[in-house]
This record gives sequence, structure tokens and C-alpha cells, in this order.
Amino acid sequence: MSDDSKLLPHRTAIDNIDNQLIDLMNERAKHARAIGELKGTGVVYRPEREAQVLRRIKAFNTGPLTDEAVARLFREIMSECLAIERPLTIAYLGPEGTFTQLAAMKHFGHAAHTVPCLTVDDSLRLVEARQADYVVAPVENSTEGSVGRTLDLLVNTPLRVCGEVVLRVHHHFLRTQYVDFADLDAVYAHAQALAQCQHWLAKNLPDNVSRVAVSSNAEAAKLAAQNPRVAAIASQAAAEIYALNKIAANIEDEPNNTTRFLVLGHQDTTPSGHDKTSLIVSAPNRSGMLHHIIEPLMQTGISMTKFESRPSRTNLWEYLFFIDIEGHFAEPRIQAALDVLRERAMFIKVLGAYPVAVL
Ligand SMILES: C=C(O[C@@H]1C=C(C(=O)O)C=C[C@H]1O)C(=O)O
Repeated sequence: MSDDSKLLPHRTAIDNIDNQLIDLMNERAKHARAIGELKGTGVVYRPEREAQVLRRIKAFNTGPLTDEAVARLFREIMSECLAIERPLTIAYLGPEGTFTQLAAMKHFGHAAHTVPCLTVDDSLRLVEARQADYVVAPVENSTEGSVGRTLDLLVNTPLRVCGEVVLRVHHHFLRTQYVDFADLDAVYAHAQALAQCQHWLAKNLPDNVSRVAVSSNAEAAKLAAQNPRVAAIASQAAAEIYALNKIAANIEDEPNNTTRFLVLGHQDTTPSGHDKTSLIVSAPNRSGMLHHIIEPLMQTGISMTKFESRPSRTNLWEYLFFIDIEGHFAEPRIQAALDVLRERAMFIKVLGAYPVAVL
């Protein structure tokens, strides 16, 4: 028996299974369409249900495919099921190839339409003006901390947070030519990426090469593609889109460099069973104030997953606390804690509750 003829029975089995998979996926799509019709003009995308589907599938999986692999596959199946009704439009900080676009596709799947915007401000505005359905915005990085501009925008936006995306971020050193530092004038990147790679840059970059912060890493890649004397720090996706050579790979200082993004839209999300609530609390910068604010959360045993303070841009010596807690604001224990907090704080804004990232 030749090697190829030994493969034949397996290939025949795979062809049969693929046919069944197509029939079953279409059967699934018909149910999703029926649900879409029942929703009528209401919101079709339901983040809590999608998170439950992905969690159930991971728990059901017995391998050999990994739980992450089946979740990724079902992420795409759900994305296509939703798109036969109407593909979602997602605003993001462009141009094409930014980590924000990768985060948008990780969260919504590839059937969603992603719309590049010049700034994070513009991406929120597009959804506020109902010209896009959702926006994905970077909020914090494991190496560099919070993205200040996004936090500032959260204070005033009427949009509701309805999801989070966690993305491992690998940076690459890219150029048009396949030489490292000869004839190099500058390296362009987003300020966060320059900071996330500062040790690598200090060790490898000649002193005469300037570091220039631009609006995004993909913008840096776009500029480097037009100028052989410029290098960029950007993603694999940007390297491919702008046809740049990878001079050095994975140059981030922290091997676990991860960015967290928020998803915002016009809807509130119902509890999924494993949720977070994000809020902003404002208080004067007085001694004991921090304890006063945190106490109602601690007393009810609510865990905080983020606590970040930022000076208020409007009132001197007033601080804004950006707090993420475990649980959904609809739960009675969280409502009780928020009621106490409302009495103590000058201002409190619940940004939304959403499923903890599954992918
Ligand atoms: C089918 C539904 O609509 C959408 C599609 C889903 C799916 O394909 O499983 C899940 C949630 C919604 O985003 C639903 O709400 O159940």
C-alpha cells in the first residue's frame, strides 16, 4: 500500500465530516437568523450570550483540540451567524494593522466590518453618532499602565462598556530594507510601544537614531514603508500590510506584554454569570478619602481588579478613581455597595458591566 493510499480512508472520512459540519453550521445559522427576526429592531449582538456560548464550548470540549482552539473556531462561527442578518461595524484606532484592530477582530470575529479612525476620540465619536455599532479602545497595558486618553474619554461619553478584550502584544522592529541600523535616522512608534520596548531600544539602537512618537504603530509602519531611513515598531499584521521586513522580532521588554481593551456601544449587558463592572468615582484629595471610597466595596467582599487614580481635568485637587470590580451592577450585593458609594463620593458613573474576556 503506497503512503497516499493509506491516507485515503482518513481523507474520505474528513470529506464526510466536513459535509456534516457545513450542514450543521447552516442549521445553526438558520436558528441565529430566527432569533434575529424575533429581536426585530432590537439589538442583535448579545455579548453575555456569546460569552456563555464560548464558556460552554470550552467546558464541553474533550480534545484533542485545545479549549482555546475550539473557542476561536466558534468565535468565527458566531461572527458569521450574526453577519447573515447584518454585519457589525466596529470603529477602532487605525490605520489598518493596529493592535486595536486585532483586538476588534479577536472579539467580534472576522465577519465584522472594522472602520479605521484617526484617533481614539474619533472612534468613540463615530459610535456616539451611530455611524458604527461598537468601538474597541485600548485602556491599559501590563507594562506601561493606563492609556490616559481613553480614561479621559470615558468620563464624558454617553456610551456603555459592554465588553473587554485581552490581547498579547508582540512588537517587531520593521524596515523596508533588510539591514539593521545602517542609514537609519529614526524609529517611529506609538508612545506606548516606545515605552514597552525601551530596554531593547537602549541596548540596540545607535545614539544618533531618534525615537519619534506617532499616533499608532500601524501609522509608524505606514510611514516607514515610505521612507527607507525610518524604522517602525509594529505588529506582524502591520508588517504584512505595509510589506516591511522584520529586522528583529518580539522586542517588547516584558515577555507577557498584554493590552486590555474596552468595547463600548449603546446597550447595557445583562449578567452572563462571570462579569465585571467598571465605574468612575470622584472625590477630593483629602487624607483618608481613598479608604472612605474603598470601604463599602471591601465590606461587602467585592474584589477589585483595577484601581487607577487620575487628577480631574476640570477641578484642581480633585481626583477621579477608575475602578473595576468583579460582578455585575445588577447583583443586589453590588447595588448595595454602590448605594453607599453614591452617598460618599462627589460623583459616580457606572460605565457598564460586561462578561470577563473568554478568548
Ligand atoms: C443567536 C443570537 O444572536 C447573536 C448570535 C449568537 C450566536 O451565534 O450564538 C449569540 C449571541 C448574539 O450575538 C442570540 O442572541 O442567541
